[in-house]
Amino acid sequence: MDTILVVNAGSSSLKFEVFLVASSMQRLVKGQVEGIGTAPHLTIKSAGGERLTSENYPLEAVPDLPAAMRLVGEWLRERQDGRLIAVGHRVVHGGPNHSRPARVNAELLRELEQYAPLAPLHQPNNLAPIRVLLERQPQLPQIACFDTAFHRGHDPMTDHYAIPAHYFDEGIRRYGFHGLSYEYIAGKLGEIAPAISKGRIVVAHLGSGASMCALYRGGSVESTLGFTALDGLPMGTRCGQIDPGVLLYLLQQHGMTAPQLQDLLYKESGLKGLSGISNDVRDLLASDEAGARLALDHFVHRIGLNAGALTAALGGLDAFVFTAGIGENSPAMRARIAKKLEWVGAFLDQARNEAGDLLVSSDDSKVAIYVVPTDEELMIARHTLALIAA
Ligand SMILES: Nc1ncnc2c1ncn2[C@@H]1O[C@H](COP(=O)(O)OP(=O)(O)O)[C@@H](O)[C@H]1O
Ligand SMILES: CC(=O)OP(=O)(O)O
Ligand SMILES: [Mg+2]
Repeated sequence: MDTILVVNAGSSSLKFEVFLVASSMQRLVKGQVEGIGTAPHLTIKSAGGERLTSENYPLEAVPDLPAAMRLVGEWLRERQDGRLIAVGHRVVHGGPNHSRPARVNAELLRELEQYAPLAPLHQPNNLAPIRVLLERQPQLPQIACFDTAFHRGHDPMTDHYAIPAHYFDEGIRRYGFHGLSYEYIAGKLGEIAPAISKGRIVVAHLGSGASMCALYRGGSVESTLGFTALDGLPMGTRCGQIDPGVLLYLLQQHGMTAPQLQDLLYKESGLKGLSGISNDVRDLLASDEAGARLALDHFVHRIGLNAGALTAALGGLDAFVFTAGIGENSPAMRARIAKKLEWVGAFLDQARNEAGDLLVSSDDSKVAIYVVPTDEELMIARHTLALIAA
């Protein structure tokens, strides 16, 4: 029985899943280490949702991601049957050269380390478990699956910033992220609605990181994220699109340092900064404070603006898709966002939306609206198997 381990290492958590390689990919367990460096907690569930482990650890036992990776490794060796044939990792930034997943060796790891400043919240954490495994089990194939890869087919013109062109050659360009999610959705739409899936689609990936992608014929042609995962929509704690003049002002007039600015833009902005309450949409929906209202109104407004821009990039719209934490779970947010799409002929059916159906648009809507749960981990498992089989 061959298995594949999928690792998605975030800022304070390490999520992992084990897949059985059979005629189709079958999920066996799903777990995470949360509170790394603060209050470590390991939970593991079976594919059916049965809790296999839920354990607290002293801070010293799991101070960082490499320690979390070792903890997961120990549990899997003791409790998980099967022969691990490969590990697939989500790596947020693949830079300009990777349009598909790649097997990691020391050289690739060095290349990917260069992109850490372009994704300071993600890249160092994505790479830490890879480094640990490369040292301990160099013969075990590790596949890096990039969040940027799916967007590499863009017309290069669209990925320029309007600064002297030599900066583009240096790598200062719009990369786009959440590509594993968009690739999964594009494939899923091919099953759900084959005809529509070849058309003009905007996908809204609304989680703690949030972005939107314009799909045409199943490929990405535009997206809202750019050089880093700060651009586009406001997010849980990230600012989204901002006039660069604001940054110059803060540097020059407030005497901010680069690390202070980085902290402000990545950790103190977005819904958290606007509301002064929380980065979690659930908290904001439950609050009647003015800050909560401002944050949600602004979030919905910016999604509407960006939906318009992406619709323009596509020359029209055949379908709109909600996905990720907010998009999959909040009928209230879907309803508010869908209001901003009525001008293009997209109308929600209230009952379908409340029920969280797959198709949530009304029968007379010109644009189909779907809720499609994303599955970045399954996408990574598929890529990993494909690459080691090749
Ligand atoms: N029922 C819900 N209603 C509104 N928002 C929700 C709900 N469930 C989850 N969320 C939002 O989803 C976000 C997490 O989304 P997720 O896709 O899991 O993000 P990530 O993988 O980037 O951590 C949370 O910050 C929360 O705001
Ligand atoms: C790229 C990105 O924003 O990822 P996440 O949503 O996981 O933070
Ligand atoms: Mg995510």
